[in-house]
Order: sequence, then structure tokens, then C-alpha cells
Amino acid sequence: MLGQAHQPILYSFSTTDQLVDALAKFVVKVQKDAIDKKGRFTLALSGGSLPKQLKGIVGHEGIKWDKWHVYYADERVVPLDHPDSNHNLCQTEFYSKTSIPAGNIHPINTEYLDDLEELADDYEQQLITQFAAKDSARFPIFDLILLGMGPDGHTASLFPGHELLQEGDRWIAYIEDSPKPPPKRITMTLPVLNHAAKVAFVAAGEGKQDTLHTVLDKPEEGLPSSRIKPVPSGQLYWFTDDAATKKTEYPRSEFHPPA
Ligand SMILES: O=C1O[C@H](COP(=O)(O)O)[C@@H](O)[C@H](O)[C@H]1O
Repeated sequence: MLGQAHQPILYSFSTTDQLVDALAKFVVKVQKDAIDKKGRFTLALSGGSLPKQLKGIVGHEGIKWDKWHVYYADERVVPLDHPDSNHNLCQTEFYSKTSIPAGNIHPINTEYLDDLEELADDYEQQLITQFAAKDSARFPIFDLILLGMGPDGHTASLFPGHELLQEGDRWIAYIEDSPKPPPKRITMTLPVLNHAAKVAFVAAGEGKQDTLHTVLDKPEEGLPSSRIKPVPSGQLYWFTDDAATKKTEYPRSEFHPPA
């Protein structure tokens, strides 16, 4: 039986630079704590606007890149060098500026681009290899998952009203009819996202105003982003800017740079 989720912690910054800086300090602290405790840091990244917001981490003190193990919260089913690939975006915006060992970055297996079921199974197997031998939980427990939120409230490749929101068993699922192109994708399922120790959304800009208001002030509407509630002891954070939170009534917290 899972416990109650903690309330989300909302940070809203007046500038993008402040958001990027705070996010960097937060990620560096989470990786330090994970490495001190378990000798590795497991992270899942999203595509979209997120990878650019990671630039503050590069060059930060106290990072042990060789301990990072990076996966994708979702991925578009395209070759890895395709402009739509989340891996390609992360490579350009982030990995290329770090020294994360190539073998610690886990893209989809492009042998299976024509078989979504095999592709999702293969990616799930990659997670099982990383997690199952070390943790006894039913679902993997990532140290940190970084998510974006689309203007329709989707997160990863979990879209409003889609049957994948009901998936309670699989770690990785596939979708062939994504309303946002490209249509074929794989995604971590809600139970995986909700078993992470920490999940942080990064959502900035005026274009996210209405959705953020709905997601945080009216969670009962059940948009996919409102369904992220890490349990039993996980914590959800929102790193946003004042343009995005203009209509949000949910209380903001003050960001204190971690020691
Ligand atoms: O399609 C996707 O969209 C979401 C949100 O993207 P954003 O550009 O609005 O931040 C992204 O988080 C996800 O990884 C991606 O596949």
C-alpha cells in the first residue's frame, strides 16, 4: 500500500537565468546525496524545452559525471540523430558539454525502430538491468526525474485522456497515436514516474500560464501533469518562472540554495 504524496513544492523565479541557476544547484545537490549514499546517480531526462535549461549544471563544482546514469522519461521513435529525437537534443544541449561516459547514457535501441513493442520491451530491459539487481522495489526508483509539461498538460508522452494513463504494470509503454508529432513514442509509465525519489518539472514562459493554473490549482481535472505524485516518500518540485505562474494561486516556496 502506497502512502500519501507530499504536497508539490513550487518555485517561481523572475528570470530564466535565476531558474537555470537554481535548477543547477538543486540537481548538483541531489546527485551529491545519491552518490554519497549509493555511489551512483540515476536520472531520467525529458526533451522539449528542458535540455536547454540544464546549462547551469555544466561547469558547476562538485559534479561526479562518471557516476551519472541517464535515461529518458520519453523518447520519440526516430533515429538518434533525427531533429525530433530527445536524445539528439540532450546530446547537443547537454551531454556534449559534460564528461558523462557514453556507456552511462541510455538511448533507445534503434534496431527496433519498426517494432514499437520490441523497442519498449528493450528499453524496459535496460532499466531492469540498471535497477532490478540493486533495488528490490516493484518499480525502479530513480534519484531524480526531470519532466516538462506541454501546453495541453501532457508530460513525458502521457497525453490527456489517453489510455496509457491507466497503465499500472509496465515500466515502459509505447504510443502510436501521439497527438503531438511525431506520433510514435515510448514513455515511462505513471507508476515509474511516481516511484522516483524526486521529480522536478521545469516549465517556463507565458505559454504555460493557463495549464500550470489548471495543473496546480485544479488537480481534480486529472491532467497528466497533475497525476505526478511521487510516493511513498518522494517529493515533487516545480521550477517555473513568474510568466508561467501569473495565474497560479498555489503557494510559492522560497528557493534556498542547498548547502
Ligand atoms: O513532446 C514532448 O513534450 C514535452 C513538453 O515539451 P515542452 O517543449 O513544452 O517543454 C517534453 O517534456 C517531452 O519530453 C517531449 O517528448
